[in-house]
Amino acid sequence: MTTPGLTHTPPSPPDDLVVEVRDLWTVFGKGSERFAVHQDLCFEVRRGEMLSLVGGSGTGKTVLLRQILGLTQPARGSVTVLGRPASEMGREGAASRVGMLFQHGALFSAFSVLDNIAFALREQGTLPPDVIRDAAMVKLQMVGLKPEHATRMPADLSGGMVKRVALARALIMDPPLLLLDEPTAGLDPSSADEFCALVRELRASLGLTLVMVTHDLDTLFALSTRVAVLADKRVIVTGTPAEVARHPHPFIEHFFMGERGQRAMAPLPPSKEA
Ligand SMILES: Nc1ncnc2c1ncn2[C@@H]1O[C@H](COP(=O)(O)OP(=O)(O)OP(=O)(O)O)[C@@H](O)[C@H]1O
Repeated sequence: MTTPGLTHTPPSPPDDLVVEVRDLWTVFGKGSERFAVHQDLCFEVRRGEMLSLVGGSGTGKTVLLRQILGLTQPARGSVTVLGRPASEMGREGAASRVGMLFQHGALFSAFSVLDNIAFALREQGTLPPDVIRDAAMVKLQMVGLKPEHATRMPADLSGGMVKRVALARALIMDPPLLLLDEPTAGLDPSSADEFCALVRELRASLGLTLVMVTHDLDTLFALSTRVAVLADKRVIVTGTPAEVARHPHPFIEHFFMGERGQRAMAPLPPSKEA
């Protein structure tokens, strides 16, 4: 019931929440060597968002992706993915809920392109080989590769093709959430632009939610609907790239206000929603 004269913003439905990180502590080391990477860190990601995590070296961005994948356990606090604790997903469950594009692709060098893409489906062991092959071929073409690339080995691929194969592999189980760790690292500017365009297309056609770690400002502006900044062991601010850039903090000033930041922000309107 609403009070006449008052306008209420309806709360987002709970299933809108894809990732919820609450009061997270991540601690490594033992005894006197113990150190906390995250302390009381909070953030959330809603369906359809493209959230970029930025922060200085060693602030725990990659560890945060591993927390969302359920590969690193919280010392305290919680990481919930699609309503369930990330640590309870298990390997198979994780692949069908969360796809991960690792830095540099991380393809299996002894496997062909098609076998790399099909890996998680084969591991699952429930589908016949021809169905797995067809599913992998669909993903191969979805990322802009041709059927004749299926038999190539990773060593024979360009950097851009490695990223595309890694993306197809991450999407083989049709996860609603995709994690990208430095997706354009090592690519030349034109390959990086093409890869960002592909990610945007796939996000629109598959309805993906994205969480990305990047140091690259062009990638950040091309792909983010929201940015979360990690500093001082927690998320210090979230918002559109333009909003975050105005937050007073030495890391942010260095990151956004340098020459590269100014160049990347120049053509943008004040905020950039999807
Ligand atoms: N398994 C581990 N055991 C011990 N320390 C770890 C482990 N994984 C990560 N760390 C430490 O946690 C900190 C954060 O690492 P992480 O790789 O997440 O940083 P990052 O923000 O991604 O940095 P970069 O931008 O340089 O890649 C680092 O000090 C790292 O050495």
